[in-house]
This record gives sequence, C-alpha cells and structure tokens, in this order.
Amino acid sequence: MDEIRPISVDGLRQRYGDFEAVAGISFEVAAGELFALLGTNGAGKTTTLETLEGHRPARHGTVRVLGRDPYRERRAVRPEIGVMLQDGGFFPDLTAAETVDRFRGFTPAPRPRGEALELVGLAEQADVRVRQLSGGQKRRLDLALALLGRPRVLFLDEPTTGMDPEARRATWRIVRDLVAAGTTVLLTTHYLEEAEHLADRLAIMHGGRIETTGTVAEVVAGHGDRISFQVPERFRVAELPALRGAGADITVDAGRAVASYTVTEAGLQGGLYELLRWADEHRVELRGLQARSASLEDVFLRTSAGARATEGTETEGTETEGARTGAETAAALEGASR
Ligand SMILES: Nc1ncnc2c1ncn2[C@@H]1O[C@H](COP(=O)(O)OP(=O)(O)OP(=O)(O)O)[C@@H](O)[C@H]1O
Repeated sequence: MDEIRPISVDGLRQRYGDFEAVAGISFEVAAGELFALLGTNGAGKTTTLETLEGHRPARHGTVRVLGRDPYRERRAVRPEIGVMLQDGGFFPDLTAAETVDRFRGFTPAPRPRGEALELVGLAEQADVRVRQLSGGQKRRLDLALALLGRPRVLFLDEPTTGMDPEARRATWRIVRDLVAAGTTVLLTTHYLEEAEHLADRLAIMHGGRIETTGTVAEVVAGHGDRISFQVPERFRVAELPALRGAGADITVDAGRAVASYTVTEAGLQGGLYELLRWADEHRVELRGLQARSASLEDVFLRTSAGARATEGTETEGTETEGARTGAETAAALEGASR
C-alpha cells in the first residue's frame, strides 16, 4: 500500500545568509513511529524542525507533513500537529490552568483542561502561577499545550531539558503512550539515553548533514564493540594478537599499558574467542579484561568529532613500542605524557 508518510523530508537545504545550516537531508517518519534527531549544537536540528512546523519554506528540496506543504498549506496542517518549542513563551502571571484555558481558546476540539493537566502530571499545580513553576514543570505545561488538540503529528524540541530524572521518565512514559496510540513524533534531544529509550529510528546530524541513521541497533552496529586488557608485563606489544584484522590501541592507565581493540569485524563473541584462545596458547592471564558493546554515545562522540568510525583500528604503538614489553611501554608512554 502506498500510504502517505506523516513526515517526509527530501533533499532539504536551508541557509541563513551565506551559511548553509541544513545541507541536503532526507528522512521519512511512518505513522505511529518516533524518530529522533540527534546532533551537536548548531547541527541544524531546530532549523529542520521549524521547516516541518511551517515557520519557514524549504529553500531547496521537499518537505511534507501529512502529505502537505507545511508552509504553503499551513492552515490545513496546523490543526493536525502539536509543537513543543524549546522555549514556550508563557505569560508568567497566569496560573497553569489559566494558561491551558487561554490555549484551548485557539484550539479546535481541545482536550478538557483537567485532562490536559492530568496527562502531564500537573493537576496539583493547576493554580500555581507559571513564574512559580520549576523549569521541568514549565516543560510539562508546554507539553500539555502541544497535546491539547490531540495532534496526529507531534514535534518535540528537547522536551525534557531541565527535568529531574523522575520527571524525565514520567515524560517518556507519556510520549511512549502517545506513540503506542498512533501519534507520529519527531523529537530532538541532547540526551542519548532519551533517544535509546524512545526512538524507533534516529538520525545523527552534524554540520547540516545526516551522518548516520537507522534504529539504535543499526546505528550502533558496525561502530565497534570494544575489548580491553592490561598488556601482560613480559609481552611485547608487537606480540599481541590481531582480532580478525583489528589491532590493539595502546594507552596507559594507572601506570599499566592497556590494549584496547575495536572488534567491528569479529564482534564481541568472535573477538573474545580469538583472544582467549591466544591467551590459552600462550598461558597468560589477561588482567583487567573487559568487553563491552558499542553504545549510542560512542557513535555520537565519533560523529561529532567528525571522525566516522572506521573498519577496525591500526596498532597505535610505534615500531619501538611494538618491540617493548608491557611494562616498558607503560613507562615510555607515561614518560611521554608528562
Ligand atoms: N536565524 C538565524 N540566523 C543565522 N544563523 C542561524 C539562525 N538560526 C540558526 N542559525 C545557525 O544555523 C545553525 C543551525 O542551527 P540550529 O538551531 O538549527 O541547530 P541545532 O542543531 O538545533 O542546535 P542546538 O542543539 O544548539 O539547538 C547554527 O550554526 C546556528 O548558529
């Protein structure tokens, strides 16, 4: 079935003067899916969101919300979408209830006030003035306003900034329930944990481009699980095994040389198998042995550093270090870093 995607972006470019803030991005979000846009500061997330919300026309490329141009067909699109901005712009002297009432006045078929406040856990703060609400409570009031018209498509720009961990988790539950009920959500966030908890799919933006996209598992896959251990004192670095093509990076931790492998090719199980077989053959105990899966944070940090993960890693040690034992390498690297 050729169903209309609630959100579709194809080759979008946006400029501010000579500066290209969005440099040709494409993605689609299906009905009832939550898509997260991650990225460093200034990556172009808010510009993308604002274009989808109809605040500015696409300079190049095509943007559609529920099959329509959100800028040119704003009147048709607006009642179907909910928008939670980074900074809500409330009237500080109104209470939470009065704020909801004021926005209900602009919203076709709005939720009842009590339901809206209840939904975001603010029922007890109904009579509190906005200026007395905490930062996290203001964010939740903003979410209540975004949900007033029971939107089919919801845009959340850093929705949990300023929330304590409990409020953040409560907000995640609300968002998950909305998605389960069929709402399509586009979210920007700086919290990787938020994306890991909520996103069906995500994209990491950097410098106006999408560097990587997919489900969390797809994005993380191929970016390398890691295995590390202390270089055995009597072994030379050059004698350490390659784990299906991956060589060791050598660093010093607490005076000991540590070998780390990014086992993109072998994976954790394959890499560990080869390493333990080598250790067994050489009758060596691998102290400080650690194996951990790649995380979204690993991928994000590599992307934002502009250094995309490469297939495998080179042995970092120089030829001289390769000829040194673990103990000599630790002494040499530590001396060099002083
Ligand atoms: N009105 C504007 N005029 C000029 N430059 C702008 C304007 N708005 C944004 N920019 C620039 O465009 C780039 C993208 O900004 P944008 O706000 O879209 O990024 P972002 O990914 O949302 O960043 P953040 O995570 O910091 O909110 C930035 O370099 C920003 O300085």
